[in-house]
Amino acid sequence: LQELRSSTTSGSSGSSATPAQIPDAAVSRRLPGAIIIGVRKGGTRALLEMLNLHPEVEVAKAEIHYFNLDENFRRGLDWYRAQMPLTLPGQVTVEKTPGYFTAPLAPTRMWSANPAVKLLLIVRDPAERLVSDYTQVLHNRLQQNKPYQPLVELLLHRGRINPSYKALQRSLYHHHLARWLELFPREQIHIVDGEALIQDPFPELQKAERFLELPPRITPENFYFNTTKGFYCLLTAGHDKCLDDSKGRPHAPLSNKAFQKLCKYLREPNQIFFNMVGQTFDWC
Ligand SMILES: Nc1ncnc2c1ncn2[C@@H]1O[C@H](COP(=O)(O)OS(=O)(=O)O)[C@@H](OP(=O)(O)O)[C@H]1O
Repeated sequence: LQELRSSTTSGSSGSSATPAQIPDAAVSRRLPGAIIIGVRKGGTRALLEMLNLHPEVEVAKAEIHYFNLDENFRRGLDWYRAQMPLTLPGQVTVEKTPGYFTAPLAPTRMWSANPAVKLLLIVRDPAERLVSDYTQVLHNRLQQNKPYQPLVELLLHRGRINPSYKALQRSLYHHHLARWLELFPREQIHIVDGEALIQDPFPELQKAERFLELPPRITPENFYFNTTKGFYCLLTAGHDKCLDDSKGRPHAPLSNKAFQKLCKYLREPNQIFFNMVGQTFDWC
């Protein structure tokens, strides 16, 4: 509590309350008002950390995997709430678990827990996302000394795109979004452009603030381009923070020919997704 009180009062929120003025009862763990549901490798960590710059946002640092993993879901809503950070009334709790987007039961479970929860979906060129997804799996397998197959062997079968490759299925955004839209109205799902967030985070954060009905507190001064990292990093109260090395890894190789086949395969699914969200993206 002391930690929350001091962080709340020393933060940039402009709050004039002193630790002694915050009653114990006001500080508690609350269910998320907003959840970043995906996409895996879309920039979910960057979005969460950037939203956390806002003084009225508190985030769950770890991925909670409540709505997608049965063993966690069985633990119940009180367990889920207990994973959340301490907040004051008026603050918004945000968690991110990219696995929610593609989990068949996640939309119904989330709707039952809180039908008013705001959803954030950060998307990225699904072909690039697939390569990033493969690169992450490859990295994990190498670390565990497990065998691995080159990407092209998983992606192509007799020279054609293999539709059962899991990382490809995760890139069929329209397919997964359709399940969310069966329950949640379109206005309750905010789409963040992952490529735009990389190029220039501030405008995407402004849009997210508006969606979350938060006063504008994040500023361009909260970001600076780190040439060593090759990405924007965060600046707040004199602290400088870049995402760790698992973000922005060099991608595993894939021939241009195979990549173009993937792009061609994704053209139609992408168009369906654009129609669904009423927005187009400059994807391959
Ligand atoms: N500012 C900043 N710094 C570092 N990385 C950034 C940033 N903004 C977006 N990204 C992109 O985030 C990609 C990882 O996405 P996720 O955090 O969603 O990955 S994960 O699903 O949680 O593993 C990661 O993808 P890869 O480049 O493929 O590793 C990054 O491109």
